Amino acid sequence: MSRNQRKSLSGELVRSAIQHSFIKLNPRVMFRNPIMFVVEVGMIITFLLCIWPNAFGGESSRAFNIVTTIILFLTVLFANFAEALAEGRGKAQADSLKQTKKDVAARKLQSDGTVKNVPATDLRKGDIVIVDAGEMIPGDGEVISGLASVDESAITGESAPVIKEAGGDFSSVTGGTRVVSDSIKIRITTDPGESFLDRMISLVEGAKRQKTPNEIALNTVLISLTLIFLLVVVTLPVLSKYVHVSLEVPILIALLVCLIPTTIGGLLSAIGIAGMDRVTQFNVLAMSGKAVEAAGDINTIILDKTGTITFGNRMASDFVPVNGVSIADLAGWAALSSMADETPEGRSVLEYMKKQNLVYNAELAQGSQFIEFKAETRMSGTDLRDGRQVRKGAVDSVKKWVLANGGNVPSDLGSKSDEIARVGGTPLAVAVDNQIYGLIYLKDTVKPGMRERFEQLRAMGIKTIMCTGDNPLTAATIAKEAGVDDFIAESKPEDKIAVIRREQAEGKLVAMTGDGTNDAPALAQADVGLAMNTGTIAAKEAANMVDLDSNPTKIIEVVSIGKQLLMTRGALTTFSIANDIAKYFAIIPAMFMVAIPQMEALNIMRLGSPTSAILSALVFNAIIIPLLIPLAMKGVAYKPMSSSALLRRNLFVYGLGGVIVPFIGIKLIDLIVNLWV
Ligand SMILES: Nc1ncnc2c1ncn2[C@@H]1O[C@H](COP(=O)(O)OP(=O)(O)OP(=O)(O)O)[C@@H](O)[C@H]1O
Ligand SMILES: [K+]
Ligand SMILES: [Mg+2]
Repeated sequence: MSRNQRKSLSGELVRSAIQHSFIKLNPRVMFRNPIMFVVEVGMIITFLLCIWPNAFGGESSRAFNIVTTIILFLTVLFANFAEALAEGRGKAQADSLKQTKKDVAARKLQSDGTVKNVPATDLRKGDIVIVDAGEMIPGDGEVISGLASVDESAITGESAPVIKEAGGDFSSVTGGTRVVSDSIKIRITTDPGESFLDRMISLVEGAKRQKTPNEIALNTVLISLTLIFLLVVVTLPVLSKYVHVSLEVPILIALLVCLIPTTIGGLLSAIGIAGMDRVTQFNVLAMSGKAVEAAGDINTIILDKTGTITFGNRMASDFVPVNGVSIADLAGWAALSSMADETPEGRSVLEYMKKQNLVYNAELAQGSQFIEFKAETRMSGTDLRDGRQVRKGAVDSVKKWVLANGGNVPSDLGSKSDEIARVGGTPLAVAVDNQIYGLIYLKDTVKPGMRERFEQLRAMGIKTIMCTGDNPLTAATIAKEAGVDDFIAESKPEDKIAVIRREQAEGKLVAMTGDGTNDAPALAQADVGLAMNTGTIAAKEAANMVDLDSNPTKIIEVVSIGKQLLMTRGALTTFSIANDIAKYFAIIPAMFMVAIPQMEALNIMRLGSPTSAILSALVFNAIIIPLLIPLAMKGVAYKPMSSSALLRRNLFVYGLGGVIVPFIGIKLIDLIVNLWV
C-alpha cells in the first residue's frame, strides 16, 4: 500500500478506533491490562455509589460520585482509544494486502507436460506454475527458467519493476506481485497459509503480536506498583481513624487512580504497536516486536562490503598483464574463465571485452566443464576438454592454486594487485594450470553519504565491522573511505558467524544484513538479522526482518526506530511516575485538611477546595492520556547519542517535566472548576 493511501484512511481510522475503545471496555478484554482494569473496577464501584450513595455506610455526595464515574470512564476509554488507534493502522494495511490476495488463478504444469488452471490457494510446495506478462504470481517461489520484469508495488509500494531470473540472487518471487513483461516458470516454495503475504498480513494485523520481554518486565513493575498503592489506599481508612478522619470510598478510589501509573499503563501497548508500525512504514517487515526492540539495543553492526557499503555492481574495468604477457592473451583466458560465470563480476568481464573490441577463442570452451564461483574457494573458471584448467579469483587463492600445481608467482603480481587494491578495487588473478597471466581490475564505488551514516552510528555508541571476502588491502581502503570502525578481510561465510559469536560472548547485541543463502546461518545467529527481499528464501527465513526495498544500509534506520521505541517507553514511564508527586500535593492535603489543620503547610498548590482538588487531579490524570497519544505514536524526538547521555537527557526532560507539568495542569483545571462551582 502506498504511503498516501495510508494517510487517507486516517478519518476512517479514528472512527473505527472510537468504536473499538468501547468494545475493549469488556472486562474480559480489559483484564489483559491490569492497571486499567483496576480503574474500570473503581469506576463500577463509583457508579454503584451514584445509585446507592450510602452503600458503604458513609455519606458520600451523589454529585461527586457521578462526576468521578464520568472521569474514570473517560480515563479507561482514552487508554482503549490509544491502543485501538495504534492497532488500526496495521489492520487497514492488512485489509489492503488481503485485496491483493483475492482470487488469483494459477497455471500449474502437470506431470504429463500439460497446463491446468487451478486456484492459487490449491498450490503446494514443489508445484510448478507458468506466469506470463500481465498475470499475477500465484505464490512464493523461485524462478526456475526464464527472465521477466515484475511489479512488486503491491508489497513494496515501489512502482519501478524489478528483473527476476533463474539462478543467482534475483530468483525469488513473491505471491501477489505481477509480471509486467515476458514469461517465467516458477517452483512454488510455500504451502497455503504460510506465504510471505500471509505472514505479512498476520504481522501487520497484530494477530500474532505477543508482548516482548521488555514490555512484560515493565508491565510487571507497573503492576507491582499498582498493588503497593492498592495496599496503601486500602489501609489508609484504618490509619485515618486514629486521627479521626473518615475517608469516603469514592475519594479513596480517586486517590488510587491518581497514584497508580495509568498514563504509561494506558499508553504502553500503543507505544509498542506504533514502533512496529514505524518499521513497517519504512518498508521493513519485522517478524516480532522483540526484533525491533533488540535493534534499539544493538552494540555492533556487521556489514558486508560489496553491495552494502559499495554499490556492488563490481565491473571489470581493466586488464593488467604480468610477467610480460600480452593483453590479448590475458583477455582470452579471462573470457574463458567467465563464459559460464553468471555472477555480475563474471558477466562484466565479457561485457568489458566487447566494449574494448577484444576477441577470444570460444571454440576452446566447447565440451568444457564449468567451475562455479564459490565464496569458499574464491575462484571460478573452466576445465577445458584438453585437460587445461582455467581459473580466475581472489589473488591469494589463485596464488595458492598455482603453487599447488607446481607453478610460481610472477614477481610483478604483488605490486600490480596492490595498486588496484589501494584505490579500493578488487583484483582478480587469471591463471591456467601453473601460470598466472595477469589481473582483472574490478571497480566498485563506495555509496555516497556512508561516512556520515557511520559517524551517526558511532555517536550512538554502535561499533561497525565490515566483513568482506576481499583482500586486506582493498578492504582497508574501502573501510577507510567509508569510515567503518573495523574490518575483517578474506572472510569466509563461517567467519561472519564467528565474529557475531565473539561479540555476543562479550555480552553485546549484534545486527547484520545479508541476502545470500550462505548468509543465512549468520542472519539467524545475529540478534537482529535483516534480509533483503531480493535475497534467497533461506536468508529471508533465517532473518527476523526483511527489507522490502532491499537496501542493506536501512539497518541504520531500523536501529534508530528501535532506539526511539525504547526511549519513548522509558520517557513516558518516567513522566508517568513523576506525575505522582504533584498529585500527592494536590490530594493528600485536601483529604486531611479538615481534620488536621497542620496539613495546610502541604497545600502549596492553593487549590480551591478539597473536592475540586481531588477532581482536578483526576481530570488531569485522564486527559494526559489523549494528550500524550501523538507522542506515543510518533515516538519522542531522537538525536544520535550514547545510551547514557540519552538516559540523562530523558530523565531531565521527562522526569522534571513530569513533576512540573501536572502542578501547572492541576492548578489550571482547579481554577476552571472553581469558576463553575
Ligand atoms: N565471479 C567471481 N569469480 C572469481 N572470483 C570472484 C568472483 N566474484 C568474487 N570473486 C573473488 O572472491 C572474493 C570473495 O567474494 P565474496 O562474494 O565472498 O566476497 P566479496 O563480494 O568480496 O565481499 P562481501 O563479503 O563484502 O560481499 C572476492 O573478493 C573476489 O576476489
Ligand atoms: K495515575
Ligand atoms: Mg559478495
